Amino acid sequence: MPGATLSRVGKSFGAAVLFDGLDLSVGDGEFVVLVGPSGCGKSTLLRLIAGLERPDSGEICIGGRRVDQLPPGERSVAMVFQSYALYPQMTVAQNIAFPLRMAGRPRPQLDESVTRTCELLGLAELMNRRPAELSGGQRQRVAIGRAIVREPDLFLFDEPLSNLDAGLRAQMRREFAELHARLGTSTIYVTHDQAEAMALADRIVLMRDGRIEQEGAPEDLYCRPATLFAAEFFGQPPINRLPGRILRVSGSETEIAVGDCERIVLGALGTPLAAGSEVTVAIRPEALTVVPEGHMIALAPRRVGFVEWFGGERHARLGTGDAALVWRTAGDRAIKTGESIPLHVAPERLHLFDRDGKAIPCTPLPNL
Ligand SMILES: Nc1ncnc2c1ncn2[C@@H]1O[C@H](COP(=O)(O)OP(=O)(O)OP(=O)(O)O)[C@@H](O)[C@H]1O
Repeated sequence: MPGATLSRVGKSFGAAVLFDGLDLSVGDGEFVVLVGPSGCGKSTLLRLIAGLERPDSGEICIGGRRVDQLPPGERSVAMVFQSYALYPQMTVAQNIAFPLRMAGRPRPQLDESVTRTCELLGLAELMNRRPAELSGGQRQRVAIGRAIVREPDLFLFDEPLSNLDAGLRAQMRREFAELHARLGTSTIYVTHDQAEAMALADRIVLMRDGRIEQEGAPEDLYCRPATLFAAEFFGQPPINRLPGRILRVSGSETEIAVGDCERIVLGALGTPLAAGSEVTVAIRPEALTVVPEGHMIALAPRRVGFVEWFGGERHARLGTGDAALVWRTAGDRAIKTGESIPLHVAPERLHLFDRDGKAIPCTPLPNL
């Protein structure tokens, strides 16, 4: 039985259409992360599922049951907000017990569920404290506790870690992953942090302007972006993009001029493009290498502009203007500002996009 399905959901605010027939499904036990730029509709989608907004059209099912006409309390969903929304006058135990009290659970069963939840989240020692006496991470755990104690069919998390500092975020991210592995509850998790999305998701749904731009396993979106938007959304430092123009298409060979610097030859393109067509050539910073292994495309040497060192890795910016590239390499590799470096890229790690930003499948040359 699927965790949740949205079918042809429509939602407008006044004259502004946000969703126009949106489809989304979450498998049983699946951890789906919704990502996308500010304003693309992530929070509204969660609010529609939770019942805090009504769709104009379409159907929403949770655990196989149609819920879009039901009030929030009857949907078997639990939502955790960025702001935690804890009751300041209540203790940790009372905050976590609150949804069960509202549901009229008998006292012994309620106490047992609260104790079990506090133990699961490492809150057993803090059960009698009030929110003001807790750290940010502990408060977040109480908010999560209040969601899981209800044993819902679906968890909805709206940027739950964005109020935490970087170290705590990383720790809570691991806790989320462990909790999901233990509970196995279907989850939709909203974030605008691409690294958080890639670390947590079984499946990422990348949204743009109320539509799904691309969805799939994190590796699919990172390694096989369907659009330039998806390619640029994931990865830090971001993917390099260079302006290209198709020079020649003959049989199984395609020659492309990249900026003013280089000409590269690839195999046949999956989408036919005429000579003269403009394309974008995109290369992840870690796909660049100095030493060619096997058959690689050689790029024109570029001078190193500046170098940043992060301990385990080094990021160097080479070349200027349209030809600039960021190269991500090992932290122990010495790179001098001003030196000229010839870089290479494997043809299968080079991405091509047409003028509309749609990926153009391309094959390496047949003789490589
Ligand atoms: N109650 C409302 N009335 C009018 N417009 C709204 C309302 N709620 C959301 N919107 C609009 O719908 C669009 C999507 O908003 P939403 O909050 O879902 O985006 P988001 O992707 O969650 O953004 P963020 O990452 O900034 O939280 C925005 O243009 C927003 O202004």
